[in-house]
Amino acid sequence: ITNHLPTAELQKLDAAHHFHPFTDKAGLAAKGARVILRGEGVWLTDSEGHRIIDGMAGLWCVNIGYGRKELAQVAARQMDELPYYNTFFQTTHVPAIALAAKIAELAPGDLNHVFFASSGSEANDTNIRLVRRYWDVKGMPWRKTIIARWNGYHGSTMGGGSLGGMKPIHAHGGKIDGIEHIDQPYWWAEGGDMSEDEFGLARARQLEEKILQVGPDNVAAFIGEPVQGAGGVIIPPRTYWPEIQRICQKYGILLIADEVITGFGRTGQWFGSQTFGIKPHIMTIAKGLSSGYQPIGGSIVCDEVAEVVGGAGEFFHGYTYSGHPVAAAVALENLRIMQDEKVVEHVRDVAHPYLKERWDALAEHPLVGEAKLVGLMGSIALTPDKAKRAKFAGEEGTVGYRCRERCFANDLIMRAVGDRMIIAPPLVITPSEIDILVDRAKKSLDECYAGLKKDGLL
Ligand SMILES: Cc1ncc(COP(=O)(O)O)c(CNc2cccc(C(=O)O)c2)c1O
Repeated sequence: ITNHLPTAELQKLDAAHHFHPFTDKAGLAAKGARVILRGEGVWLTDSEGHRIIDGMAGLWCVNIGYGRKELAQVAARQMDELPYYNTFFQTTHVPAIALAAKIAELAPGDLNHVFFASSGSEANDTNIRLVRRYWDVKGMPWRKTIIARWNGYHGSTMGGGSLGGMKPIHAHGGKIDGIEHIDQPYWWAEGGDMSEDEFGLARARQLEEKILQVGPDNVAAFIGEPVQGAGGVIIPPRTYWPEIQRICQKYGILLIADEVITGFGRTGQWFGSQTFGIKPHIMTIAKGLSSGYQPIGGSIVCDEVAEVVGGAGEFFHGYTYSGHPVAAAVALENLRIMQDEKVVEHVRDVAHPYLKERWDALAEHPLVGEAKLVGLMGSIALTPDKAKRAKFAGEEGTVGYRCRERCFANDLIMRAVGDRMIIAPPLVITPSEIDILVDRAKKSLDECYAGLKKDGLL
């Protein structure tokens, strides 16, 4: 039933049997899901023949763009050779070895050891186990608390979902013990009359307050995204990360940088930690690791943590598909393409500078309060009053939803997070494709604005 049934039939079957993630099931069933058939570069085609420019690279992940046949060929060859074997019982296989070595080569500093998973959530669950085991071995088994940020996102497993600071996720199934949250460095909405620099320090210093409240001897680690992605592309003030780093070093707590979105070129360097001057003990990776062509994630672990945990007998953790040979082979080919075609340099030297000029110009739009971009992840804050950085009357997210609907109508995919619009296109996007993306975004903003005016909401 792949591409041959008519859309309505596919939608009916989907509504009858498919439980979608993060979706209002009944609402979608009534409306019918958009059936995506194929992708090419930055373009998607749906079952109604619409050609859509994918401003979100799938879910922040299709860094090299759709339709790269080399990855399919590598997958087929690996499937023929060794479709699966595990790395549990003192066995390994070439794809897992080669990918771990390649990641160690690309990762900064002494981040030389990779624990594989099939997703970012699973990798963050690994991280919870790793840091708690590290302190056990160091003779401080009480050091279990991990501090994270409200409105951070670290996945949807019980561990990853608890590390995340999104209350609706905690409300659906609960939160595990030993996780604490501090406020996010979101100056535009929460900075009041502080300067960005002051605000960055103030929010970072909440970490020290929380450490003292929990008791320094009880804190295992701090986890944060260099730039919060699913939280709305919240780019922290430049004073934030150096202060977080200083506080982590002062209390000797481990620092985990969650690079699931910011990793593999998204911010104009291989890793977001390099863009923000963060020296983490552990990095969470997924998404751009394989450009989403195969489900794979992992934790890149520094020498010290790897030696402590690795030198203390069996580490009782792992997954059937940790380092899956097909996923690993495809990820390796993805990274080869990124290196050979200088994709990260393209982001830094061509796509980011070109997009930045046009993205910044959106801040002139009457609906836009702030337009920010780092590498190829950007956000605009929608507001009824720029000077006051005001929220809209009525339920938060209503305007964001209306704007996202206009984007879809204009065959552009942009994500709405609350009343912020965000983009994270494939890293291979060209200047002419950027023009199309921004033109469609501007048209959607104009239509959204006109609609709000007509409905007396502005
Ligand atoms: C920083 C970060 N950490 C962990 C995860 C979890 O990865 P998995 O989904 O592979 O378990 C993510 C995932 N980020 C993510 C996933 C799904 C949707 C959206 C959105 O912004 O709509 C964002 C993420 O952005």
